[in-house]
Amino acid sequence: AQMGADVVLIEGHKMGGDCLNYGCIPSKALIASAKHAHAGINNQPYGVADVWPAVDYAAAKDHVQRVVDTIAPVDSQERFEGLGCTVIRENARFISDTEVQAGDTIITARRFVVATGSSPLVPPIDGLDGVTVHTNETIFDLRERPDHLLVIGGGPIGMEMAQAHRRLGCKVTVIEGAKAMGKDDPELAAVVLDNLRAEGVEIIEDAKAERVSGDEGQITVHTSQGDFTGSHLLMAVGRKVNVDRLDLEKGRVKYDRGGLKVDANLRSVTNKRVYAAGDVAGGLQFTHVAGYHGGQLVRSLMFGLPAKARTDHIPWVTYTDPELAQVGLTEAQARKKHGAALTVVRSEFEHNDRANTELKTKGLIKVMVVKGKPVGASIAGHMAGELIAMWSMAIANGLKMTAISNTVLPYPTYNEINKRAAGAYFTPKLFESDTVKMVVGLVQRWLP
Ligand SMILES: Cc1cc2nc3c(=O)[nH]c(=O)nc-3n(C[C@H](O)[C@H](O)[C@H](O)COP(=O)(O)OP(=O)(O)OC[C@H]3O[C@@H](n4cnc5c(N)ncnc54)[C@H](O)[C@@H]3O)c2cc1C
Ligand SMILES: NC(=O)c1ccc[n+]([C@@H]2O[C@H](COP(=O)([O-])OP(=O)(O)OC[C@H]3O[C@@H](n4cnc5c(N)ncnc54)[C@H](O)[C@@H]3O)[C@@H](O)[C@H]2O)c1
Repeated sequence: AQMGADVVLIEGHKMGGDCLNYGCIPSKALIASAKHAHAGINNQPYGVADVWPAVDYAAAKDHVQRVVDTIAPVDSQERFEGLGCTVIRENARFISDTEVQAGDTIITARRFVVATGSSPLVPPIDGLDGVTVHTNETIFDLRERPDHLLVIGGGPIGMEMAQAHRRLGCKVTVIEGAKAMGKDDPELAAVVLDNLRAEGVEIIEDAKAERVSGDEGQITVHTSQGDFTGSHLLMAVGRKVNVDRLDLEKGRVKYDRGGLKVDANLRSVTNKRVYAAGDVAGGLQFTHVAGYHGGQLVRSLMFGLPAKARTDHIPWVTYTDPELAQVGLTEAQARKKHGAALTVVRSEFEHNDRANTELKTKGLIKVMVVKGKPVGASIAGHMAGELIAMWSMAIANGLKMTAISNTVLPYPTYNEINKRAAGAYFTPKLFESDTVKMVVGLVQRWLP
């Protein structure tokens, strides 16, 4: 709209979508409350008396709501109308391959962008209909603190909510059908899982939820590893894309359970007027991916430029404490793809001076390097989500390891962990090389 195009934005529910209302923002706000609750109980090593927190769970939820309300104007109808969009608050559905209907309005357009996101997947587990099942759409409204929260699913939603609730004073059991944080490097995931277990989160792996029984306040999840009983149940086993109400067949738009079928330019393979962005585009499901798709679509829709959506430079972070961050290839993926050409360099948080001052020494970075360029980085540790930015920039722009090692960083900062990893790449080349030693010997003979 700001570039002069006629734009109609159709939203059937809350402006701001999942991220603002049921996702990133409420979860990170609750994590912030939990961090404050936890902060005082490990004071002693710093020379300060421990303080056991008096948690007011409902007040923590008030904090969550205030944060959502603070950010909401940025995503509001008024703001988008101010930017020049026509905003219609109705559900949209295709009625032909050139028309969409929203309420009583029929919109004919040259281009359609489907950005309808995803919803919590609630699998048909026996007995679920007999109990209250929370998802990310209801858990942030819950005001009475669960005595014992059962979380089915050990992905990012499950683990973030598990730690937050534990720190807010709940007993928590995570029931994971395979491996918790299974999409990340297992060595780094272990750093996080060890800490969660040390804080008292019970994590049961290889325990698929097969059946649910019981009543309100006394819910049992039956798994191959035994039965687990708690007071509340949170389902966090993945997402399903929002395509049901779109009548995509009428728009001649092909899709499946993963999302719309699009080419590398995010364009529908069956209707060239239709594009997809965000969770419904069938790839990684993160807000920054949705934003990146939006940027790519501006290029192709406004300027007719090819705008392939890359995936090799997309980072993600799980906001547990410590955080777990990834960009590009994991070690296993890089080994499979690059074989002997791969070098993996590592650097531990315990060698970082700032981490020592703050007693945040549990953590590790691994960088996967091919021909002098990083192709992936994995970090588990304090502020991993901030530290991954340097590697995201390097991979997005094809920078070499020298770009990191040449950068002068303020001392003492956590970012020096990144620089130390880059240094580890050059160490054998500089300090363990007979050629370097020979050249230095020759130069020293000639130097005055
Ligand atoms: C608990 C949780 C925590 C998360 N934390 C993070 C995080 O920390 N960082 C991160 O990057 N990602 C996070 N995510 C993922 C992130 O929320 C999503 O990837 C992101 O919201 C996707 O954006 P989107 O625009 O594709 O979809 P959405 O944000 O879901 O927006 C889609 C919109 O389309 C509307 N809609 C759907 N169908 C129709 C229709 N037929 N007509 C009109 N409107 C329709 C919906 O009402 C919705 O408002 C989290 C998700 C959850 C559930
Ligand atoms: N920090 C972040 O960026 C962030 C935070 C939360 C969510 N998200 C986004 O939301 C998406 C969905 O998150 P999620 O955690 O719901 O899904 P997920 O797919 O990442 O993890 C779900 C987990 O549930 C397990 N599972 C499935 N069925 C099961 C069963 N019957 N019993 C026990 N375990 C079972 C799976 O093995 C898997 O480990 C993420 O992939 C991510 O894209 C991002």
